Amino acid sequence: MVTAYRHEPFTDFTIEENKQAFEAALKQVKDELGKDYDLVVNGERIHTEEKIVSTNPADTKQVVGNVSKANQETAEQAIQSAAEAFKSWKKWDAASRAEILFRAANIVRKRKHEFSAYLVYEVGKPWKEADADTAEAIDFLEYYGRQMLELKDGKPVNSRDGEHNRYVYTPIGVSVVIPPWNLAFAIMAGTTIAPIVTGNTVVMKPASNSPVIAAKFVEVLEEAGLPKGVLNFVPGSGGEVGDYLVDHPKTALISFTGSREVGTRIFKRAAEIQPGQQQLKQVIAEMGGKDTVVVDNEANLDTAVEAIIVSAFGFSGQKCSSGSRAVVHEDVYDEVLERVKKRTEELTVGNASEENVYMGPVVDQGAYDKILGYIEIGKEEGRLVTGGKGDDSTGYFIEPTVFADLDPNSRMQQEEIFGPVVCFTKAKDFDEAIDIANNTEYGLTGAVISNNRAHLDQAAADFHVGNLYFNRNCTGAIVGYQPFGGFNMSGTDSKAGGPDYLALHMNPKTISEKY
Ligand SMILES: NC(=O)c1ccc[n+]([C@@H]2O[C@H](COP(=O)([O-])OP(=O)(O)OC[C@H]3O[C@@H](n4cnc5c(N)ncnc54)[C@H](O)[C@@H]3O)[C@@H](O)[C@H]2O)c1
Ligand SMILES: N[C@@H](CCC=O)C(=O)O
Repeated sequence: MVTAYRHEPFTDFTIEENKQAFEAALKQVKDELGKDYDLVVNGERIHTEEKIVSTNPADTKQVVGNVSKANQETAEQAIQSAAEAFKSWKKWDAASRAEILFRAANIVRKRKHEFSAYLVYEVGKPWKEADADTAEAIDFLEYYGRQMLELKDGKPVNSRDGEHNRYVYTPIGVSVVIPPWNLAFAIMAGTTIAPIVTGNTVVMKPASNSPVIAAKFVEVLEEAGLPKGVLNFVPGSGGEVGDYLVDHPKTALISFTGSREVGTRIFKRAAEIQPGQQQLKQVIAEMGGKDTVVVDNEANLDTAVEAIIVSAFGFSGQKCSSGSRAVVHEDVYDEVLERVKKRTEELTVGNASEENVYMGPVVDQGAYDKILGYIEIGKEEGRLVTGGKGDDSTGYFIEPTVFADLDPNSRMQQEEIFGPVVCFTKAKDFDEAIDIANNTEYGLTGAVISNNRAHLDQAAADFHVGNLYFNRNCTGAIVGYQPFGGFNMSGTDSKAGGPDYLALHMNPKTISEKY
Protein backbone atom coordinates (compact mmCIF):
# COMPACT_ATOMS: atom_id res chain seq x y z
CA MET A 1 0.00 0.00 0.00
CA VAL A 2 1.52 3.33 -0.98
CA THR A 3 0.98 6.44 1.10
CA ALA A 4 -1.24 9.24 -0.20
CA TYR A 5 0.49 11.65 -2.59
CA ARG A 6 1.72 14.93 -1.15
CA HIS A 7 3.95 17.33 -3.03
CA GLU A 8 7.60 17.57 -2.07
CA PRO A 9 8.18 20.51 0.30
CA PHE A 10 10.49 23.31 -0.82
CA THR A 11 13.71 23.93 1.04
CA ASP A 12 13.74 26.85 3.46
CA PHE A 13 17.10 28.48 2.85
CA THR A 14 16.70 30.86 5.78
CA ILE A 15 17.51 27.82 7.95
CA GLU A 16 21.28 27.81 8.34
CA GLU A 17 21.55 24.02 8.13
CA ASN A 18 19.75 23.98 4.76
CA LYS A 19 21.88 26.79 3.46
CA GLN A 20 25.06 24.99 4.42
CA ALA A 21 23.85 21.73 2.89
CA PHE A 22 23.13 23.51 -0.38
CA GLU A 23 26.53 25.22 -0.37
CA ALA A 24 28.17 21.85 0.21
CA ALA A 25 26.26 20.39 -2.76
CA LEU A 26 27.31 23.32 -4.95
CA LYS A 27 30.92 22.70 -4.00
CA GLN A 28 30.69 18.96 -4.56
CA VAL A 29 29.10 19.41 -7.98
CA LYS A 30 31.56 22.16 -8.93
CA ASP A 31 34.38 19.67 -8.33
CA GLU A 32 32.63 17.18 -10.65
CA LEU A 33 31.98 19.58 -13.53
CA GLY A 34 33.45 18.91 -16.96
CA LYS A 35 32.88 15.14 -17.03
CA ASP A 36 31.98 13.19 -20.16
CA TYR A 37 28.49 11.72 -20.64
CA ASP A 38 27.65 9.09 -23.25
CA LEU A 39 24.60 8.14 -25.26
CA VAL A 40 22.70 5.20 -23.80
CA VAL A 41 21.23 2.75 -26.29
CA ASN A 42 19.95 -0.62 -25.16
CA GLY A 43 21.79 -0.12 -21.88
CA GLU A 44 25.14 0.33 -23.65
CA ARG A 45 27.19 3.52 -23.38
CA ILE A 46 28.11 4.98 -26.79
CA HIS A 47 30.95 7.47 -26.80
CA THR A 48 31.15 9.85 -29.77
CA GLU A 49 33.92 12.24 -30.77
CA GLU A 50 31.46 15.00 -31.54
CA LYS A 51 30.14 16.58 -28.33
CA ILE A 52 27.52 18.93 -27.01
CA VAL A 53 29.53 21.10 -24.63
CA SER A 54 27.22 22.23 -21.85
CA THR A 55 28.42 25.45 -20.21
CA ASN A 56 27.28 27.59 -17.29
CA PRO A 57 25.29 30.57 -18.64
CA ALA A 58 26.44 32.64 -15.65
CA ASP A 59 30.10 31.93 -16.39
CA THR A 60 30.49 30.76 -19.94
CA LYS A 61 34.06 29.51 -19.44
CA GLN A 62 32.83 26.91 -16.98
CA VAL A 63 32.11 23.59 -18.72
CA VAL A 64 29.36 21.61 -16.98
CA GLY A 65 29.80 18.49 -19.09
CA ASN A 66 30.83 17.13 -22.47
CA VAL A 67 27.98 15.08 -23.83
CA SER A 68 28.27 12.62 -26.70
CA LYS A 69 26.15 13.62 -29.65
CA ALA A 70 23.85 11.25 -31.52
CA ASN A 71 23.48 11.20 -35.28
CA GLN A 72 20.86 9.50 -37.44
CA GLU A 73 22.65 6.16 -37.20
CA THR A 74 22.60 6.14 -33.39
CA ALA A 75 19.04 7.51 -33.41
CA GLU A 76 18.05 4.52 -35.55
CA GLN A 77 19.74 2.14 -33.09
CA ALA A 78 17.84 3.83 -30.26
CA ILE A 79 14.48 3.36 -32.00
CA GLN A 80 15.24 -0.31 -32.74
CA SER A 81 16.31 -0.83 -29.12
CA ALA A 82 13.10 0.75 -27.84
CA ALA A 83 11.01 -1.33 -30.27
CA GLU A 84 12.67 -4.54 -29.09
CA ALA A 85 12.38 -3.67 -25.39
CA PHE A 86 8.69 -2.83 -25.85
CA LYS A 87 7.92 -6.51 -26.46
CA SER A 88 8.75 -7.41 -22.87
CA TRP A 89 8.27 -4.09 -21.03
CA LYS A 90 4.62 -3.82 -22.07
CA LYS A 91 4.00 -7.10 -20.25
CA TRP A 92 5.44 -5.96 -16.94
CA ASP A 93 2.72 -5.52 -14.40
CA ALA A 94 1.86 -1.91 -13.70
CA ALA A 95 2.70 -2.11 -10.00
CA SER A 96 6.27 -3.20 -10.77
CA ARG A 97 6.67 -0.35 -13.23
CA ALA A 98 5.35 2.09 -10.62
CA GLU A 99 7.80 0.67 -8.06
CA ILE A 100 10.68 1.81 -10.25
CA LEU A 101 9.34 5.35 -10.14
CA PHE A 102 9.00 5.26 -6.36
CA ARG A 103 12.57 3.99 -6.02
CA ALA A 104 13.79 6.72 -8.38
CA ALA A 105 11.95 9.35 -6.32
CA ASN A 106 13.79 8.16 -3.23
CA ILE A 107 17.16 8.27 -4.96
CA VAL A 108 16.55 11.86 -6.11
CA ARG A 109 15.18 12.93 -2.73
CA LYS A 110 18.26 11.67 -0.90
CA ARG A 111 20.52 13.62 -3.28
CA LYS A 112 18.15 16.53 -3.79
CA HIS A 113 20.63 19.40 -3.42
CA GLU A 114 23.10 17.67 -5.71
CA PHE A 115 20.56 17.66 -8.57
CA SER A 116 19.57 21.25 -7.81
CA ALA A 117 23.23 22.25 -7.88
CA TYR A 118 23.51 20.81 -11.39
CA LEU A 119 20.57 23.02 -12.39
CA VAL A 120 22.30 26.06 -10.90
CA TYR A 121 25.38 25.43 -13.04
CA GLU A 122 23.79 24.08 -16.19
CA VAL A 123 20.89 26.52 -16.74
CA GLY A 124 21.68 29.32 -14.27
CA LYS A 125 18.81 28.68 -11.83
CA PRO A 126 18.82 30.62 -8.58
CA TRP A 127 18.70 28.33 -5.54
CA LYS A 128 14.95 28.52 -4.96
CA GLU A 129 14.12 27.92 -8.63
CA ALA A 130 16.50 24.98 -8.78
CA ASP A 131 15.05 23.52 -5.59
CA ALA A 132 11.51 23.85 -7.00
CA ASP A 133 12.55 22.19 -10.26
CA THR A 134 14.01 19.20 -8.40
CA ALA A 135 10.97 19.01 -6.10
CA GLU A 136 8.72 18.91 -9.16
CA ALA A 137 10.74 16.06 -10.68
CA ILE A 138 10.24 14.10 -7.44
CA ASP A 139 6.53 14.97 -7.54
CA PHE A 140 6.14 13.61 -11.07
CA LEU A 141 7.75 10.32 -10.00
CA GLU A 142 5.54 9.97 -6.95
CA TYR A 143 2.36 11.17 -8.63
CA TYR A 144 2.57 9.21 -11.88
CA GLY A 145 3.52 6.06 -9.95
CA ARG A 146 0.31 6.39 -7.95
CA GLN A 147 -1.75 7.33 -10.99
CA MET A 148 -0.62 4.15 -12.71
CA LEU A 149 -1.76 2.11 -9.73
CA GLU A 150 -5.18 3.73 -10.09
CA LEU A 151 -5.39 3.01 -13.81
CA LYS A 152 -3.86 -0.46 -13.88
CA ASP A 153 -7.18 -2.33 -13.87
CA GLY A 154 -8.86 0.07 -16.29
CA LYS A 155 -12.19 1.80 -15.68
CA PRO A 156 -15.55 0.20 -14.89
CA VAL A 157 -18.05 -0.34 -17.72
CA ASN A 158 -21.43 -2.06 -17.66
CA SER A 159 -21.91 -5.79 -18.14
CA ARG A 160 -25.14 -7.66 -18.92
CA ASP A 161 -26.47 -11.13 -18.15
CA GLY A 162 -24.20 -13.61 -19.93
CA GLU A 163 -21.74 -10.91 -21.01
CA HIS A 164 -18.70 -9.59 -19.16
CA ASN A 165 -17.22 -6.30 -20.39
CA ARG A 166 -13.88 -4.79 -19.50
CA TYR A 167 -12.22 -1.48 -20.35
CA VAL A 168 -8.46 -1.52 -19.87
CA TYR A 169 -5.49 0.64 -20.86
CA THR A 170 -2.74 -0.73 -23.09
CA PRO A 171 0.62 0.83 -23.96
CA ILE A 172 1.12 2.39 -27.38
CA GLY A 173 4.73 1.63 -28.31
CA VAL A 174 7.94 3.53 -28.98
CA SER A 175 7.71 7.04 -27.56
CA VAL A 176 9.94 9.91 -28.57
CA VAL A 177 10.39 12.41 -25.76
CA ILE A 178 11.67 15.90 -26.56
CA PRO A 179 11.82 18.20 -23.53
CA PRO A 180 12.89 21.87 -23.18
CA TRP A 181 15.81 23.21 -21.14
CA ASN A 182 13.90 25.56 -18.82
CA LEU A 183 12.27 23.14 -16.36
CA ALA A 184 15.36 21.13 -17.16
CA PHE A 185 14.78 18.43 -14.55
CA ALA A 186 11.04 18.43 -13.90
CA ILE A 187 9.68 18.45 -17.46
CA MET A 188 12.43 16.20 -18.78
CA ALA A 189 11.73 13.70 -15.99
CA GLY A 190 7.94 13.97 -16.11
CA THR A 191 7.66 13.54 -19.85
CA THR A 192 10.10 10.60 -19.78
CA ILE A 193 8.52 8.60 -16.98
CA ALA A 194 4.90 9.03 -18.08
CA PRO A 195 5.34 6.85 -21.17
CA ILE A 196 7.58 4.46 -19.23
CA VAL A 197 5.21 3.82 -16.34
CA THR A 198 2.36 3.25 -18.79
CA GLY A 199 4.33 0.44 -20.45
CA ASN A 200 5.86 2.22 -23.41
CA THR A 201 9.54 2.46 -24.23
CA VAL A 202 11.33 5.74 -24.78
CA VAL A 203 13.89 7.46 -26.93
CA MET A 204 14.71 10.71 -25.16
CA LYS A 205 16.45 13.59 -26.91
CA PRO A 206 17.22 16.23 -24.27
CA ALA A 207 17.53 19.94 -25.00
CA SER A 208 21.06 20.92 -25.99
CA ASN A 209 21.29 23.48 -23.15
CA SER A 210 20.59 20.88 -20.47
CA PRO A 211 21.87 17.42 -21.46
CA VAL A 212 23.86 16.83 -18.25
CA ILE A 213 20.91 16.88 -15.86
CA ALA A 214 19.15 14.53 -18.29
CA ALA A 215 22.13 12.15 -18.30
CA LYS A 216 22.07 12.18 -14.49
CA PHE A 217 18.38 11.24 -14.52
CA VAL A 218 19.03 8.33 -16.88
CA GLU A 219 21.54 7.06 -14.29
CA VAL A 220 18.89 7.38 -11.56
CA LEU A 221 16.38 5.27 -13.49
CA GLU A 222 19.02 2.63 -14.18
CA GLU A 223 19.86 2.54 -10.46
CA ALA A 224 16.14 2.20 -9.69
CA GLY A 225 16.02 -0.95 -11.81
CA LEU A 226 14.77 0.13 -15.22
CA PRO A 227 15.62 -2.68 -17.67
CA LYS A 228 17.92 -1.90 -20.58
CA GLY A 229 16.33 -0.63 -23.77
CA VAL A 230 13.31 0.87 -22.01
CA LEU A 231 14.94 4.30 -21.96
CA ASN A 232 17.37 5.25 -24.69
CA PHE A 233 19.24 8.53 -24.42
CA VAL A 234 20.25 10.37 -27.58
CA PRO A 235 21.31 14.00 -27.13
CA GLY A 236 21.64 15.65 -30.51
CA SER A 237 20.61 18.38 -32.86
CA GLY A 238 16.88 19.11 -33.07
CA GLY A 239 17.01 19.44 -36.83
CA GLU A 240 18.97 16.24 -37.48
CA VAL A 241 18.10 13.80 -34.69
CA GLY A 242 14.77 15.37 -33.69
CA ASP A 243 13.30 15.25 -37.17
CA TYR A 244 14.60 11.71 -37.69
CA LEU A 245 12.96 10.43 -34.51
CA VAL A 246 9.69 12.25 -35.20
CA ASP A 247 9.50 10.92 -38.76
CA HIS A 248 10.43 7.35 -37.90
CA PRO A 249 7.70 4.84 -38.88
CA LYS A 250 8.15 2.95 -35.59
CA THR A 251 7.51 6.07 -33.51
CA ALA A 252 4.04 5.69 -32.01
CA LEU A 253 3.91 8.61 -29.57
CA ILE A 254 5.72 11.94 -29.47
CA SER A 255 5.81 13.94 -26.27
CA PHE A 256 7.19 17.39 -26.99
CA THR A 257 7.50 20.44 -24.77
CA GLY A 258 9.04 23.59 -26.20
CA SER A 259 8.44 26.45 -28.56
CA ARG A 260 5.42 26.99 -30.79
CA GLU A 261 7.71 26.95 -33.81
CA VAL A 262 9.14 23.49 -33.14
CA GLY A 263 5.91 22.09 -31.69
CA THR A 264 3.85 22.93 -34.75
CA ARG A 265 6.59 21.55 -36.99
CA ILE A 266 6.47 18.26 -35.09
CA PHE A 267 2.66 18.21 -35.15
CA LYS A 268 2.69 18.55 -38.94
CA ARG A 269 5.48 16.04 -39.56
CA ALA A 270 3.86 13.48 -37.28
CA ALA A 271 0.72 13.57 -39.42
CA GLU A 272 2.71 12.49 -42.50
CA ILE A 273 2.40 8.72 -42.91
CA GLN A 274 5.79 7.09 -43.57
CA PRO A 275 6.37 3.89 -45.57
CA GLY A 276 6.02 0.93 -43.21
CA GLN A 277 4.17 2.93 -40.56
CA GLN A 278 1.41 0.90 -38.89
CA GLN A 279 -0.30 3.34 -36.58
CA LEU A 280 -1.20 7.00 -36.42
CA LYS A 281 1.27 8.85 -34.27
CA GLN A 282 -0.13 10.38 -31.12
CA VAL A 283 1.28 13.79 -30.30
CA ILE A 284 1.44 15.64 -27.03
CA ALA A 285 2.75 19.14 -27.77
CA GLU A 286 3.01 21.65 -24.96
CA MET A 287 4.23 24.98 -26.31
CA GLY A 288 4.74 28.64 -25.53
CA GLY A 289 2.77 31.29 -23.72
CA LYS A 290 2.09 35.01 -23.59
CA ASP A 291 0.66 35.13 -20.14
CA THR A 292 -1.15 38.01 -18.46
CA VAL A 293 -1.60 39.29 -14.94
CA VAL A 294 -4.84 41.31 -14.82
CA VAL A 295 -5.18 43.87 -12.03
CA ASP A 296 -8.67 45.10 -11.18
CA ASN A 297 -9.41 48.46 -9.52
CA GLU A 298 -10.82 46.61 -6.51
CA ALA A 299 -7.64 44.75 -5.63
CA ASN A 300 -5.00 44.40 -2.97
CA LEU A 301 -2.17 46.26 -4.65
CA ASP A 302 0.55 44.61 -2.54
CA THR A 303 -0.68 41.28 -3.93
CA ALA A 304 -0.81 42.74 -7.43
CA VAL A 305 2.75 44.07 -7.34
CA GLU A 306 4.15 40.82 -5.95
CA ALA A 307 2.19 38.76 -8.50
CA ILE A 308 3.56 40.84 -11.37
CA ILE A 309 7.15 40.67 -10.09
CA VAL A 310 7.16 36.92 -9.39
CA SER A 311 5.35 36.08 -12.64
CA ALA A 312 7.60 38.25 -14.79
CA PHE A 313 11.02 37.77 -13.27
CA GLY A 314 11.09 34.29 -11.67
CA PHE A 315 13.88 32.38 -13.46
CA SER A 316 14.47 35.52 -15.54
CA GLY A 317 11.08 35.19 -17.23
CA GLN A 318 12.12 31.92 -18.85
CA LYS A 319 8.96 29.95 -18.07
CA CYS A 320 6.16 29.25 -20.50
CA SER A 321 3.94 30.46 -17.65
CA SER A 322 5.81 33.76 -17.15
CA GLY A 323 3.57 36.80 -16.82
CA SER A 324 5.08 38.97 -19.51
CA ARG A 325 1.94 41.14 -19.75
CA ALA A 326 0.37 43.24 -16.99
CA VAL A 327 -3.08 44.55 -17.87
CA VAL A 328 -4.11 47.06 -15.23
CA HIS A 329 -7.35 48.97 -14.60
CA GLU A 330 -6.85 52.68 -15.33
CA ASP A 331 -7.83 53.68 -11.77
CA VAL A 332 -4.78 51.93 -10.31
CA TYR A 333 -2.47 51.83 -13.35
CA ASP A 334 -0.05 54.59 -12.33
CA GLU A 335 0.26 53.38 -8.76
CA VAL A 336 0.83 49.73 -9.71
CA LEU A 337 3.37 50.72 -12.37
CA GLU A 338 5.30 52.94 -9.96
CA ARG A 339 5.38 50.24 -7.28
CA VAL A 340 6.45 47.55 -9.76
CA LYS A 341 9.24 49.86 -10.94
CA LYS A 342 10.45 50.30 -7.36
CA ARG A 343 10.36 46.55 -6.59
CA THR A 344 12.07 45.73 -9.89
CA GLU A 345 14.94 48.06 -9.06
CA GLU A 346 15.43 46.23 -5.76
CA LEU A 347 15.87 42.82 -7.41
CA THR A 348 19.35 41.30 -7.39
CA VAL A 349 20.88 39.91 -10.58
CA GLY A 350 23.99 37.76 -10.54
CA ASN A 351 25.65 34.37 -10.68
CA ALA A 352 22.98 31.92 -9.56
CA SER A 353 25.42 29.92 -7.46
CA GLU A 354 25.49 32.78 -4.96
CA GLU A 355 22.84 32.86 -2.27
CA ASN A 356 20.00 35.39 -2.45
CA VAL A 357 20.38 36.13 -6.14
CA TYR A 358 16.83 36.76 -7.38
CA MET A 359 17.66 36.52 -11.06
CA GLY A 360 20.47 34.61 -12.72
CA PRO A 361 21.45 34.81 -16.38
CA VAL A 362 19.39 33.94 -19.43
CA VAL A 363 20.27 30.61 -20.93
CA ASP A 364 22.53 31.31 -23.91
CA GLN A 365 23.81 33.85 -26.41
CA GLY A 366 20.84 33.27 -28.72
CA ALA A 367 18.38 34.04 -25.91
CA TYR A 368 20.43 37.04 -24.79
CA ASP A 369 20.48 38.54 -28.30
CA LYS A 370 16.79 37.82 -28.88
CA ILE A 371 15.68 39.42 -25.60
CA LEU A 372 17.82 42.52 -26.15
CA GLY A 373 16.32 42.71 -29.65
CA TYR A 374 12.85 42.77 -28.11
CA ILE A 375 13.95 45.45 -25.66
CA GLU A 376 14.84 47.65 -28.64
CA ILE A 377 11.40 46.96 -30.13
CA GLY A 378 9.87 47.83 -26.75
CA LYS A 379 11.59 51.22 -26.80
CA GLU A 380 9.86 51.97 -30.09
CA GLU A 381 6.47 50.52 -29.17
CA GLY A 382 6.21 51.69 -25.57
CA ARG A 383 7.94 53.55 -22.75
CA LEU A 384 10.94 52.03 -20.99
CA VAL A 385 10.28 52.40 -17.26
CA THR A 386 13.28 50.59 -15.84
CA GLY A 387 15.99 48.11 -16.83
CA GLY A 388 16.79 47.41 -20.45
CA LYS A 389 20.53 46.77 -20.27
CA GLY A 390 22.49 43.57 -20.72
CA ASP A 391 26.01 42.39 -19.99
CA ASP A 392 27.44 39.30 -21.65
CA SER A 393 31.08 39.77 -20.67
CA THR A 394 31.10 36.72 -18.36
CA GLY A 395 27.57 35.33 -18.63
CA TYR A 396 24.26 36.31 -20.20
CA PHE A 397 22.84 38.86 -17.77
CA ILE A 398 19.89 41.11 -18.54
CA GLU A 399 18.31 43.59 -16.13
CA PRO A 400 14.69 43.00 -15.15
CA THR A 401 12.88 45.32 -17.50
CA VAL A 402 9.51 47.09 -17.38
CA PHE A 403 7.77 48.78 -20.29
CA ALA A 404 4.59 50.87 -20.01
CA ASP A 405 1.78 52.00 -22.27
CA LEU A 406 1.85 49.19 -24.82
CA ASP A 407 -0.85 48.73 -27.41
CA PRO A 408 -2.42 45.26 -26.87
CA ASN A 409 -1.62 44.44 -30.51
CA SER A 410 2.01 45.50 -30.34
CA ARG A 411 4.69 42.87 -30.94
CA MET A 412 5.78 43.22 -27.31
CA GLN A 413 2.27 42.24 -26.18
CA GLN A 414 1.82 39.47 -28.74
CA GLU A 415 5.12 37.59 -29.11
CA GLU A 416 6.75 35.33 -26.55
CA ILE A 417 9.93 37.07 -25.39
CA PHE A 418 11.02 34.42 -22.87
CA GLY A 419 13.12 36.80 -20.83
CA PRO A 420 12.88 39.23 -17.89
CA VAL A 421 10.60 41.74 -19.56
CA VAL A 422 7.09 42.77 -18.52
CA CYS A 423 4.88 45.12 -20.52
CA PHE A 424 2.02 47.16 -19.09
CA THR A 425 -1.24 47.95 -20.88
CA LYS A 426 -4.00 50.11 -19.42
CA ALA A 427 -7.64 48.90 -19.45
CA LYS A 428 -10.65 51.19 -19.01
CA ASP A 429 -12.65 48.54 -17.14
CA PHE A 430 -12.62 44.85 -16.20
CA ASP A 431 -14.39 43.71 -19.39
CA GLU A 432 -11.72 45.36 -21.48
CA ALA A 433 -8.98 43.89 -19.28
CA ILE A 434 -10.23 40.35 -19.97
CA ASP A 435 -10.56 41.10 -23.70
CA ILE A 436 -6.97 42.29 -23.79
CA ALA A 437 -5.81 39.29 -21.78
CA ASN A 438 -7.48 36.96 -24.28
CA ASN A 439 -6.07 38.84 -27.24
CA THR A 440 -3.11 36.55 -27.97
CA GLU A 441 -2.77 33.38 -29.99
CA TYR A 442 -1.68 31.56 -26.83
CA GLY A 443 -3.75 30.45 -23.85
CA LEU A 444 -1.48 28.99 -21.21
CA THR A 445 -1.66 30.80 -17.86
CA GLY A 446 -3.17 33.94 -16.44
CA ALA A 447 -3.77 35.63 -13.12
CA VAL A 448 -6.47 37.98 -11.90
CA ILE A 449 -5.91 40.20 -8.90
CA SER A 450 -9.30 41.33 -7.64
CA ASN A 451 -11.48 41.45 -4.55
CA ASN A 452 -14.63 41.57 -6.64
CA ARG A 453 -16.28 38.12 -6.60
CA ALA A 454 -18.38 38.81 -9.69
CA HIS A 455 -15.24 39.73 -11.61
CA LEU A 456 -13.47 36.54 -10.48
CA ASP A 457 -16.49 34.52 -11.63
CA GLN A 458 -16.47 36.35 -14.93
CA ALA A 459 -12.75 35.57 -15.37
CA ALA A 460 -13.35 31.91 -14.50
CA ALA A 461 -15.80 31.72 -17.39
CA ASP A 462 -14.16 34.03 -19.93
CA PHE A 463 -10.39 34.18 -19.38
CA HIS A 464 -9.39 31.51 -21.89
CA VAL A 465 -6.27 29.90 -20.43
CA GLY A 466 -5.43 26.39 -19.28
CA ASN A 467 -4.16 27.54 -15.86
CA LEU A 468 -5.96 30.46 -14.24
CA TYR A 469 -4.90 31.83 -10.87
CA PHE A 470 -6.70 34.30 -8.61
CA ASN A 471 -4.88 36.68 -6.27
CA ARG A 472 -1.43 35.18 -6.85
CA ASN A 473 1.22 34.83 -9.54
CA CYS A 474 0.61 32.84 -12.72
CA THR A 475 3.69 30.58 -12.41
CA GLY A 476 4.59 27.59 -10.24
CA ALA A 477 1.92 24.94 -10.82
CA ILE A 478 2.30 22.01 -8.43
CA VAL A 479 2.00 18.42 -9.64
CA GLY A 480 -1.26 16.84 -8.49
CA TYR A 481 -2.61 20.20 -7.31
CA GLN A 482 -2.61 22.42 -10.41
CA PRO A 483 -2.41 20.16 -13.49
CA PHE A 484 -0.62 22.11 -16.19
CA GLY A 485 -1.25 22.74 -19.89
CA GLY A 486 -2.52 25.37 -22.26
CA PHE A 487 -5.22 26.21 -24.78
CA ASN A 488 -4.95 27.66 -28.29
CA MET A 489 -1.42 27.70 -29.70
CA SER A 490 -0.03 26.87 -26.26
CA GLY A 491 -0.58 23.23 -27.06
CA THR A 492 -2.62 20.10 -26.72
CA ASP A 493 -3.56 20.85 -23.08
CA SER A 494 -2.29 17.51 -21.83
CA LYS A 495 -2.38 18.72 -18.20
CA ALA A 496 0.92 17.38 -16.97
CA GLY A 497 0.70 16.38 -13.33
CA GLY A 498 -3.03 15.80 -13.61
CA PRO A 499 -5.36 12.82 -13.42
CA ASP A 500 -5.89 12.57 -17.19
CA TYR A 501 -2.24 12.76 -18.23
CA LEU A 502 -1.21 9.11 -18.17
CA ALA A 503 -4.22 8.05 -20.22
CA LEU A 504 -2.77 10.08 -23.12
CA HIS A 505 0.06 7.56 -23.24
CA MET A 506 -2.19 4.51 -23.62
CA ASN A 507 -4.84 3.10 -25.88
CA PRO A 508 -8.03 2.11 -24.09
CA LYS A 509 -9.14 -1.40 -25.09
CA THR A 510 -12.60 -2.92 -24.74
CA ILE A 511 -12.81 -6.67 -24.08
CA SER A 512 -16.25 -8.29 -24.18
CA GLU A 513 -16.82 -11.96 -23.31
CA LYS A 514 -20.01 -14.03 -23.72
CA TYR A 515 -20.57 -16.92 -21.37
N1 LIG B 1 3.68 24.57 -22.32
C1 LIG B 1 4.60 24.05 -21.53
O1 LIG B 1 4.33 23.22 -20.67
C2 LIG B 1 6.02 24.50 -21.67
C3 LIG B 1 6.94 24.18 -20.67
C4 LIG B 1 8.25 24.60 -20.82
C5 LIG B 1 8.65 25.35 -21.91
N2 LIG B 1 7.73 25.65 -22.86
C6 LIG B 1 8.13 26.45 -24.02
O2 LIG B 1 9.40 26.00 -24.49
C7 LIG B 1 10.09 27.06 -25.10
C8 LIG B 1 11.49 27.14 -24.53
O3 LIG B 1 12.14 25.91 -24.62
P1 LIG B 1 13.18 25.58 -25.75
O4 LIG B 1 13.97 26.79 -26.09
O5 LIG B 1 13.92 24.37 -25.28
O6 LIG B 1 12.23 25.22 -26.97
P2 LIG B 1 12.63 24.63 -28.40
O7 LIG B 1 11.36 24.44 -29.13
O8 LIG B 1 13.69 25.42 -29.02
O9 LIG B 1 13.26 23.21 -28.07
C9 LIG B 1 12.53 22.21 -27.38
C10 LIG B 1 13.12 20.86 -27.73
O10 LIG B 1 12.90 20.61 -29.11
C11 LIG B 1 14.10 20.19 -29.71
N3 LIG B 1 14.04 20.47 -31.13
C12 LIG B 1 14.45 21.57 -31.80
N4 LIG B 1 14.20 21.44 -33.12
C13 LIG B 1 13.61 20.23 -33.29
C14 LIG B 1 13.11 19.52 -34.40
N5 LIG B 1 13.15 20.01 -35.64
N6 LIG B 1 12.57 18.30 -34.20
C15 LIG B 1 12.49 17.79 -32.96
N7 LIG B 1 12.95 18.40 -31.87
C16 LIG B 1 13.51 19.61 -32.02
C17 LIG B 1 15.16 20.93 -28.91
O11 LIG B 1 16.43 20.34 -29.09
C18 LIG B 1 14.63 20.78 -27.52
O12 LIG B 1 14.93 19.51 -27.00
C19 LIG B 1 9.27 28.31 -24.83
O13 LIG B 1 8.50 28.60 -25.95
C20 LIG B 1 8.38 27.88 -23.67
O14 LIG B 1 7.20 28.62 -23.57
C21 LIG B 1 6.44 25.23 -22.77
N1 LIG C 1 4.67 24.41 -14.96
C1 LIG C 1 5.47 25.59 -14.83
C2 LIG C 1 5.91 26.19 -16.12
C3 LIG C 1 6.48 25.26 -17.13
C4 LIG C 1 6.99 26.03 -18.28
O1 LIG C 1 8.00 26.61 -18.30
C5 LIG C 1 4.73 26.66 -14.05
O2 LIG C 1 3.59 26.45 -13.68
O3 LIG C 1 5.30 27.72 -13.82
